[in-house]
Order: sequence, then C-alpha cells, then structure tokens
Amino acid sequence: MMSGSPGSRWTVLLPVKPFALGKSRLGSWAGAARRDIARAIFLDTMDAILHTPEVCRLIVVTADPEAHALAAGAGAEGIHEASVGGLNAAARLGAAAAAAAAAGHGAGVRTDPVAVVAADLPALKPRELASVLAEAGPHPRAVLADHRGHGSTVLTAQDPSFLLPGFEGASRARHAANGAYEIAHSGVPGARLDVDVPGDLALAAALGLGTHTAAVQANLPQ
Ligand SMILES: Nc1nc2c(ncn2[C@@H]2O[C@H](COP(=O)(O)OP(=O)(O)OP(=O)(O)O)[C@@H](O)[C@H]2O)c(=O)[nH]1
Ligand SMILES: C=C(OP(=O)(O)O)C(=O)O
Repeated sequence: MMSGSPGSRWTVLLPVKPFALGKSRLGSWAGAARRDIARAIFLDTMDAILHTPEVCRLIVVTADPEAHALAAGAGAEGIHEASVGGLNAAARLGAAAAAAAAAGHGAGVRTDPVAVVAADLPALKPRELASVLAEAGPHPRAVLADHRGHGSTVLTAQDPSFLLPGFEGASRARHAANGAYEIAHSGVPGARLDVDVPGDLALAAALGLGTHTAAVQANLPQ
C-alpha cells in the first residue's frame, strides 16, 4: 500500500468517468447493474495500483463525488473535474497537478515520472504494473497497448509536462507516432485488458478479476 520507500517514485493518474455515465457499452447486458460494474472495476484497478510498491502517489481525476470519496477512503488524492471533458482533458488536469507539485519543491529537485492508467482494468495485478513501469522508466514517454492492440491502457512520461495524452480510438499508433516507446506486451495481460464490451469481462475473468468486480459479476448473466 503506497510504501513511500526509496524505490517508489511514480505518480499514477487515474481518470474515471462518473459511474452513472461510464461503461455505457456494458449497458445492454448489465442493465441496472452497469453502475455497480463501473464502480467495481474502478475499485479493483485502484486497489492494484495502491498495492504496487513503485507507486508513491495516486491521483484520481473525476467529476464523481462518490469516486472522490472512495479514493480518499483508500488513501489516494483527488482532483475535481468541473465537467466531463474526456479522458485526454482529465489526464492533462492530473499531469498539471503533478507538474505543479514538482515545481513547488523548487529548482533542482527531481521530478517524479507520471503514468496515466485506464480505470477499467479489473484483472490488473500489482506485479504487472510494476513491470510496465520498470520498462517505461528509462524512456521519456512510453505506451502500453490494450489487449486488442488498437488502444492504450497506460501512458507514461518522465516529465509530467510532456505527457501529451492522445487517447481515444487508435491511440496506440497515435501515441507511438508521437514518440512514445512501445512497452513489451508479454506477461502483463491484466494491464492490457480494458473492459469495453461484455466479452472483455469474460476475458478478464479468465485472468482473475479483482474482488469487487468478481462480486458484482457473480450476480450477472454469464
Ligand atoms: N475523468 C474522466 N475519465 C474519463 C473520461 N472519459 C473516459 N474516462 C475514463 O477513461 C477510461 C477509458 O474510457 P472508455 O473506455 O471510453 O470508458 P467509458 O467511457 O467508461 O466507457 P463507454 O461509456 O462504454 O465508452 C475509463 O476508465 C473512463 O472512466 C472523462 O471525461 N473524464
Ligand atoms: C480511450 C481508449 O480506450 P477505449 O477503447 O477503452 O475507449 C484508448 O484506448 O485510447
């Protein structure tokens, strides 16, 4: 749980859409439970990040008061998003806060690297995130492709001022074209498995869901 040890140096930005709006593509299958699924997936993603020793700071960026309360209860920080302006705008808000914190420490103080992590990774394991961050570390910017190879689930930057988020659509190619090093895909399936459609949840279940998502999923049509 965010040890603050000498090896823990990453700031993770975790943007999440209000639970009542997010994961709309699960709606026709999950019905009234869609909100519960969105919340559970966020909680499992956040738990995995908080149990990653290399992470010293977690900033949740959201317009949802419930997500803020859950983040605070878990020991994370929150940044309020005044309007739901998309993932890139939320990532930029978080990166600006991380950059401001670094500036506040004065000249010559090392800037901690930042990683934006998608909040829809219910099979993410701390050892996977640790491995992704270790590989990303030497590169100015780095990207992890999602399980389809089309989108991105993690984007990192050594300097938060140069995160340059280009999520949405074919974001893996966009991030790579914009200079981000492509992180190797082997051994981190949970870090790549963003849940967009019902079939993704079955794929995530095969990898091992976090406890919150597993509990909600048990009451849904299989
Ligand atoms: N803070 C914030 N997070 C966002 C926003 N849009 C998307 N996200 C988050 O970015 C991640 C990837 O987004 P999507 O896959 O589009 O997720 P989603 O919008 O919940 O799903 P759909 O409604 O099915 O498109 C998810 O963890 C979302 O919660 C936004 O406007 N603000
Ligand atoms: C926002 C993105 O993903 P999704 O496919 O989950 O919408 C993305 O991969 O850039």
